[in-house]
Amino acid sequence: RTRAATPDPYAALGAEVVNEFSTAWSAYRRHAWGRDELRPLAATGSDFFIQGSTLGLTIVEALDTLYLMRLDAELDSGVRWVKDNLDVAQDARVQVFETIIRLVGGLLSGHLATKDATLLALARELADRLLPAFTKSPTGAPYRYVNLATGSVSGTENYLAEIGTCIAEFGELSRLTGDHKYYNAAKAALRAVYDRRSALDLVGTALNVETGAWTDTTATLDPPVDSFFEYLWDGWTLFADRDLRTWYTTLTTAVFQRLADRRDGRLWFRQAHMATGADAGHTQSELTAYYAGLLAQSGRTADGELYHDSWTDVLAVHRLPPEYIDYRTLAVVNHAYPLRPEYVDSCLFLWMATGKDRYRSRARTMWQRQRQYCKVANGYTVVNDVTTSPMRLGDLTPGYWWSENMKYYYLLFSNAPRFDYESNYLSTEGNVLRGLR
Ligand SMILES: O=C1NC[C@H](CO)[C@@H](O)[C@@H]1O
Ligand SMILES: [Ca+2]
Repeated sequence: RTRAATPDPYAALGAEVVNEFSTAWSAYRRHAWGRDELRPLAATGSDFFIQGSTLGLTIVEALDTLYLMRLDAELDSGVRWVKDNLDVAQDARVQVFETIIRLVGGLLSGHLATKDATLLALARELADRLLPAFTKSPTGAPYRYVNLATGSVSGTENYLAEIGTCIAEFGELSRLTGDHKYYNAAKAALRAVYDRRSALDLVGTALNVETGAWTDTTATLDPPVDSFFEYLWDGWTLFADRDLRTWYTTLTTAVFQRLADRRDGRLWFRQAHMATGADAGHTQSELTAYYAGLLAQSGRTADGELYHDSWTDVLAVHRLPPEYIDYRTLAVVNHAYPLRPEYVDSCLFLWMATGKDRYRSRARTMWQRQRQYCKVANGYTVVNDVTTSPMRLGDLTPGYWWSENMKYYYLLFSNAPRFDYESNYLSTEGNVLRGLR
């Protein structure tokens, strides 16, 4: 008898991920079709961007995940809804950052998956309606909000993640259209922050985009700064812009000099005053767990692995990663777990960077915890308190769950035929802008 090829222990998990995604998608179709978000317990839909209206968030976020999972009939119905219903010219104010990473990014990855020209046209029209937030700003750092119909802007105080997380989506739009105005606006926003770094090469948390004055001088990796650092590196890898690599390297050197806190054999990142480096806090957000993957991608693999170990220790103490902890004690500071993807985000990128199976087994543990604590009849829901037994549940399937969590689990557990594991790029919202087959 020939020895059966050793079955991939993760293959069954991959099939389970697709099955769970399909079940949730059917619930969305039944109870919230065309709405931004699904409320799985109430079995209804809700609005994310504009109260009383929709921008089809869940459908747009799911497009490239449906493609990777080869759920082609569902993909076609999603594209159909977008082409027939998505109105990006509504007379309403939207948050620029969320619209870029979720909708522009989702439309672009949907276009790259399906080659559908309408999806690209919608991404471009939406970006054109967001641009006034950048072009009307005296510093180039964008206002926080814009009205999609009138171009009126608001939100003079803006946060580093919201100012700096756009070059992947805007740069890809410039590449696809040949119009550099999107890339240039995104780079100017990053430069507006970099040029205001302190003498210690630290940046703060929030800027007045009109005066350029820091309105929050706390240096941190936690939100609302987090993906600012991610997109400096991503802009370099996507578009070979050496300025961005220089800015990333300069600021990251200072992060390791001034914020890195090595204690009890663990690596954490404190808060500090950007001008003096003085201690300003010891919290750590689950969202900062993405940084482990970024460190591995950007040449600091050992530190990335060590930082992922820190978050793995949190999972040994808490059944799900709390939204915020005090990293000196691992005590819970914010009790929620809103189905955040960052721990498994880093599992995927550490696995692709190192090839170490430990990151797939860590993802399996996180998958089992999500299934044990977040699974409900109509799919998956957020947790309001991870410390109670049973855990107190909320009622929401966030848009990022469709674009991130389930995509990352699928890519980790299934040898996805439509994905290039050797050469790829996923945005901070999980949108695949390189590597779709
Ligand atoms: O960068 C992000 N921050 C918040 C969400 C996930 O936690 C998501 O929108 C994205 O990954
Ligand atoms: Ca992210």
